[in-house]
Amino acid sequence: MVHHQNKAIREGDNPDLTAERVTGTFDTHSMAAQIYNSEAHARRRREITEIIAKRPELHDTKPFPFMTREEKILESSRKLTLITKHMNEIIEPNNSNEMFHLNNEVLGIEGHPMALHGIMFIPALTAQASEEQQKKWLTRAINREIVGTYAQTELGHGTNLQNLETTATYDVATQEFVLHTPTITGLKWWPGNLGKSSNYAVVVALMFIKGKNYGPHTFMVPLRDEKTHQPLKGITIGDIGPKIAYNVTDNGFLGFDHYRIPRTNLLMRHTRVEPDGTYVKPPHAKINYSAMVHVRSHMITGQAIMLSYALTIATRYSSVRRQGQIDTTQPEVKVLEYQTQQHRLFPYIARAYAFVFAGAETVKLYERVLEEVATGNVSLMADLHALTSGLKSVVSHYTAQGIEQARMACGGHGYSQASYMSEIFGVAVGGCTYEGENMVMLLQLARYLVKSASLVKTGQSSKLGPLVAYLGAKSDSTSLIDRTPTTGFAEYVKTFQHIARRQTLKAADKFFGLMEKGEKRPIAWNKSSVELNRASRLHTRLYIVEAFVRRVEEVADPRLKEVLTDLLHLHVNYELLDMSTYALEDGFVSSSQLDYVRDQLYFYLAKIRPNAVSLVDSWEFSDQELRSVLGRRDGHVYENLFAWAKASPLNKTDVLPSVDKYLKPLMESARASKL
Ligand SMILES: CCCCC/C=C\C/C=C\C/C=C\C/C=C\C/C=C\CCC(=O)SCCNC(=O)CCNC(=O)[C@H](O)C(C)(C)COP(=O)(O)OP(=O)(O)OC[C@H]1O[C@@H](n2cnc3c(N)ncnc32)[C@H](O)[C@@H]1OP(=O)(O)O
Ligand SMILES: Cc1cc2nc3c(=O)[nH]c(=O)nc-3n(C[C@H](O)[C@H](O)[C@H](O)COP(=O)(O)OP(=O)(O)OC[C@H]3O[C@@H](n4cnc5c(N)ncnc54)[C@H](O)[C@@H]3O)c2cc1C
Repeated sequence: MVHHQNKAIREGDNPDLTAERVTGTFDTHSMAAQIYNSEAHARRRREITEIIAKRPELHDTKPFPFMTREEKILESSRKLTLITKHMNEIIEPNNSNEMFHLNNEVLGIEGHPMALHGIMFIPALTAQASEEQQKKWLTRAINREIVGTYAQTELGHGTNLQNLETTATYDVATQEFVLHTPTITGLKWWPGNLGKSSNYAVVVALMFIKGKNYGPHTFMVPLRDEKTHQPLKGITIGDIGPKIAYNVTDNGFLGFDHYRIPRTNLLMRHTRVEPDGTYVKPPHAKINYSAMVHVRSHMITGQAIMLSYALTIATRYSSVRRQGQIDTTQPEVKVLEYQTQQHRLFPYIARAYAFVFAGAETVKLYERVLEEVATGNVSLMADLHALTSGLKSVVSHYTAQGIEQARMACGGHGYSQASYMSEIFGVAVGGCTYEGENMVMLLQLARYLVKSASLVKTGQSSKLGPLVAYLGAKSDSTSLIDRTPTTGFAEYVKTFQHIARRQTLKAADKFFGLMEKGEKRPIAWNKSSVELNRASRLHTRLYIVEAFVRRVEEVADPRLKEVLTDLLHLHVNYELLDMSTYALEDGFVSSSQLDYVRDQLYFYLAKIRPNAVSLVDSWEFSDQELRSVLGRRDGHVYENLFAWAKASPLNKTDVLPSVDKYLKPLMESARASKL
């Protein structure tokens, strides 16, 4: 077999797809090491995929779209039990990256009965439980002796945590907290795996001691009997019903009726309540929000992966789908030849790379903050909160848009569940809502930006943190894009900085101006909030560009560097065109400069074309993980679409009961009445 740079090539594949892979200019294993941020992790992903491929018991018994919700939950529980049993043969113990990949391969993205256990319950106990509490609960949780979730959101409140209605009232006499749900709107609503799977939850409730409200605090709460799994007395619990997607996860409701837990079930790593009710406050008021910050930090990578699922499916399919001619004397072309198709897909391929590079930086910062907080240093918490709030919002928004573009790029077959696009979209778009609704989280970043703007305006730019230092710098009078003989990324970065700085200072001016005119602070804030959120988006998009630049600068392999540089060119030109209103409105960029940017964009679409399939192959998703007939690695789409349709439950019989019962009599009576 010939050695190819693209490691996805196999004999017998659809020749149209192989032809794409042969034109790739770089080694896809090496690119995977960039994507997964380490050669070792990329290799381990492949090894795990190979192990799973050899174990049919870990494969889907039939395509997910053909299963009912109940069947999916049963099937997922079966596989979850198997991977728990064989975990140590497949992944390194307690390696969360490997576990994430194992779950995606075997269980898929629709969730599973222990999704929240890993994503939030264990992280909450790790960060917020005292050592003594960890000895009691964390080891059991890691061993999966108990199943837990994170129950914060209520029917009436998800965003505004200060107004949660669930109360935890301290009873000094018995040294217990009494959990209570006073109203319907105070029912916990949405927590994943609360409905049917979990027997414990980290519950967020307003803590009252001697009549004083101490705000939201986290408690370890038993929900179901460990042996019978029946709800404990005083607990009302169940599933909230089907959702747009993510239906293997049993999101649930939960009510408490004067339900008592020991004082020592308050998570006490940073906060304490003494037996006499004395409250010991934490070193940072929001320290108990750490499980949310954990997910926000990791979901950037999670979103990039889901975007890349859709792009892998659409790009491979566009290489085997032939429709129409560009030159009428030639045969029908692959739809990937159309510039419109390239323009639909390639900028999102670039964004997916940009997001995964930004995601790696975010996780690194998160891990640093976690270590520092453990030693009592909370100085970086605000920076991490601002960064993750912006990134989760911007990345989930563009991820959903990109998946929808990828679906439409697959024409009619993209609308079939055989493509798996609707599930990928449904799961990914949830990221715009969970872990903080996007507008709300952008406003959190805006608070940080406004404080930074105020430093600039009061001549204290030297106090700006590294993420916002550019706000204090002076702009050139106009952008130097296309005004220097060797326009490079520096000119683009300066232009993005100018745009983000101008919008931030302008939005802050509006806010401060309204207050100077006598508006109360929250009213002035609300009246400026659209402009403030624009600033947050521009700031975050600048950060993403900079993270991409930083990564490309680090890459040593010249072939990888070249293609990543092409992608970065595509990214900066596409982004600038997309936000050109901001660039044009103060004349920083002229229309002739934008023409240059447009030409560059078209140039890089064409330059990337031969590497398009290799760029998506580099994410190294197996067919099992993608679960898409259109996205198959071998490109044999049509025969498998036919096989998929034949396997549809509706095709088990030629005549459905609905026809026997209704359609036949209807037609018969119509015929009879005609006689
Ligand atoms: C390899 C490992 C793999 C791990 C896998 C991880 C992810 C996988 C990726 C993909 C997964 C795919 C699918 C997943 C599917 C399902 C989803 C799973 C989980 C979802 C779970 C949830 O949704 S849990 C509920 C989340 N809820 C929220 O996010 C609520 C949003 N609201 C808030 O956060 C807050 O209410 C608020 C921040 C809006 C306001 O808080 P409040 O207490 O009212 O604040 P104020 O009193 O107004 O003070 C604001 C003040 O506080 C600062 N601040 C706020 N938060 C923080 C923080 N976390 N850290 C530091 N500082 C914070 C804020 O900046 C303000 O400061 P200033 O006053 O100085 O401006
Ligand atoms: C798939 C999924 C999984 C979830 N898993 C969990 C879980 O495991 N545990 C858990 O506790 N929760 C979970 N949630 C709940 C989720 O975290 C909340 O739904 C989310 O935080 C949004 O809160 P909300 O529903 O109250 O929205 P709302 O706050 O009611 O939002 C409605 C609208 O009001 C706007 N709005 C609200 N407040 C403001 C404001 N201050 N300024 C400007 N606009 C505002 C929003 O932007 C939005 O447009 C999950 C949700 C989903 C969809």
